[in-house]
Amino acid sequence: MSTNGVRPSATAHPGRAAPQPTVDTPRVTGLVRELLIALGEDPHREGLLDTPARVAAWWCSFLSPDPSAMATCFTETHASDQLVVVGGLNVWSLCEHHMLPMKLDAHVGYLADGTVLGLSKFGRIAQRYAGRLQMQERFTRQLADEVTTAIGSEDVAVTVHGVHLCMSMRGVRMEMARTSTVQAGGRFKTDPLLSQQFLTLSTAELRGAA
Ligand SMILES: Nc1nc2c(ncn2[C@@H]2O[C@H](COP(=O)(O)OP(=O)(O)OP(=O)(O)O)[C@@H](O)[C@H]2O)c(=O)[nH]1
Ligand SMILES: [Zn+2]
Repeated sequence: MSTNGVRPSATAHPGRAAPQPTVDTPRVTGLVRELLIALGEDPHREGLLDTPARVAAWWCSFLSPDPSAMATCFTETHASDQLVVVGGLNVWSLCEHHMLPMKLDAHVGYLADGTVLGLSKFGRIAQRYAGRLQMQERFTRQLADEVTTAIGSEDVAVTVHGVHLCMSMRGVRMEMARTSTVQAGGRFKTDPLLSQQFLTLSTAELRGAA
């Protein structure tokens, strides 16, 4: 591939994204200790001694946005009206209703027309929006919005297949329940052939991963 230039996107962190909360690690540690007590546990027993600090450290890493998640774009004159689909973007997020994990498998498609986005950046953007209390629909939209901003074009589509533990390990207890969301913009909304190509490639990628 001939790369004619590199330009970090000036809008790598669009204003639409809610600011990430700062984690008060000592406070979280104390609250987890309190939670253990409220659950009838003894936080001083050997197996639980370091648990509050471990849980707080996990929250800290989960909620900390990756500062290197710059949406680096390249000018690529050979990519003209080319459909690019990046799939297998698997991330763990937390359902904001139950604070239980949801596993999200995202696929992003866009029409490269003179500008391409660094492949790893799709995963980094997905990781950043997954690392917070989320809803699948919002995650899907945020991923699509940020790619749209990064490449400077509305021709972006995102599908996300989600498995929600709040639906399998509790509640309705449906282990096989899967949720799929699609966000389509620009020509993906108006061109049925393009839309179909995107969905076919997303599905092919899914089959390949199986
Ligand atoms: N739309 C949407 N709903 C979600 C998502 N994650 C969890 N939920 C739903 O959020 C809803 C919360 O419903 P509530 O009735 O307030 O909570 P609940 O009594 O625990 O509900 P049940 O899960 O049915 O036991 C549930 O239906 C969940 O399935 C998500 O990403 N998107
Ligand atoms: Zn939930």
